Amino acid sequence: MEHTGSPPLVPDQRHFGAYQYEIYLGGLSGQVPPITTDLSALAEIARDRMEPTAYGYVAGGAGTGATMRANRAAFDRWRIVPRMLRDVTVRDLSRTVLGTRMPAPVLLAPVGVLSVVHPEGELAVARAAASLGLPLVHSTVASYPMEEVAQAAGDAPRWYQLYWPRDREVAVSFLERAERAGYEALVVTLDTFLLAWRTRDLDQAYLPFLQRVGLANYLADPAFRAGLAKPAEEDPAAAVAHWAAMFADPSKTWEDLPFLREHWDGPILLKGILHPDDARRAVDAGMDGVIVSNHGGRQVDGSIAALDALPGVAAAVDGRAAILFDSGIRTGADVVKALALGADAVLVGRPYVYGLALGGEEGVRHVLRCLLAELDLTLALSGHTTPDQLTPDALVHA
Ligand SMILES: Cc1cc2nc3c(=O)[nH]c(=O)nc-3n(C[C@H](O)[C@H](O)[C@H](O)COP(=O)(O)O)c2cc1C
Ligand SMILES: CC(C)CC(=O)C(=O)O
Repeated sequence: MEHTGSPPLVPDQRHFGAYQYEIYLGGLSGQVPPITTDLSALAEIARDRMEPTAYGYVAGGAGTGATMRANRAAFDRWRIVPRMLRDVTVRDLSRTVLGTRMPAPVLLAPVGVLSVVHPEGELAVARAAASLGLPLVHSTVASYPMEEVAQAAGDAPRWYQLYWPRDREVAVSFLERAERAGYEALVVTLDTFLLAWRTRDLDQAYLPFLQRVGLANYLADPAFRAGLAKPAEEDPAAAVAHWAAMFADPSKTWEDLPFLREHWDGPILLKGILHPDDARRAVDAGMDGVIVSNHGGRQVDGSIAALDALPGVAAAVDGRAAILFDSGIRTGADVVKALALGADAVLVGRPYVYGLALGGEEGVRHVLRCLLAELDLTLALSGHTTPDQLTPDALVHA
């Protein structure tokens, strides 16, 4: 057919926003997306389709849920101020954070026990993330061991999240295994050395770990197994009790950080930083990055919204370390706001978990593609072609 010179119906496929046209074109043959494109509505849809215990665990927060609400309210208070006539035809969302190149500044937050949501759990998530080239952060309390998840991720980038166990041998073993399995950066979660008062789980008397979900990394670990009086297969209850006793250590202080450096060669990020002084301390201690996060509102009820903490942390870090952000990201516009306020990249949590619950690997991919498409379109429509162009000037505080 002769080229007529008319513009292509589907814009440049390299742009994430093209997912929008893929969906519209599907409509010509009567297809609609299997899952909503409104990621803020996913929780409500998932509630009707998930086991009540699993839904309560994923959706729940600490106490009254005030921190979860604050996370969302903080995003609503910032508004984007679009700029016009800036030629945004060609856009590049890619970014390199601590040596890891990502096609957009978005990672999958570490989320444990995903087999309570879908039997393929973290394996399905790893495949979906890898198909888009997005980095996955593998949780210590995942339902599949880190080696199997690494295999599912293939060549795609992956980071490892450590729940720093009381038992030094197990900690060393986890770090050695993660390095061997090709995890590039270490995320050390500081805010969950105790489980918060989680009323939804308490009301259902439900904790997945007591049913041995989430222990895969431990049960596959020689150092953990060596600490058991009897093999876990013979005495599962004792294995759970042993896990509960050593899972985390509330006595840890800043003085313990050199241990991490001793046993990990790559970049190290501290997750759960909310106070500028803690951010400064992390940098002074030689950490490579901080993750501004209140654990999705799951730990301290009445905590500062993570987004409200971001500008103070960004000022304290002052370019000396990477700044990542999570807690409350639901849309592409949210990503734009977090980047403008100083994040180098963001992590998304519950939305991809609902995608997994509603559609397995394909559901996770759909959720991530929606997020990336909306990010690309919002970036362009507000007058930017790269994440680097986003500064606090792109926003007003309403
Ligand atoms: C079901 C669930 C399990 C989680 N498990 C972990 C975990 O194992 N390790 C960790 O560091 N954070 C964990 N998180 C916290 C996430 O990494 C992230 O901080 C949070 O989900 C971000 O908030 P969002 O869900 O609003 O996006 C978990 C969150 C959820 C919802
Ligand atoms: C409490 C942990 C074991 C898992 C977690 O991080 C979470 O449920 O938020």
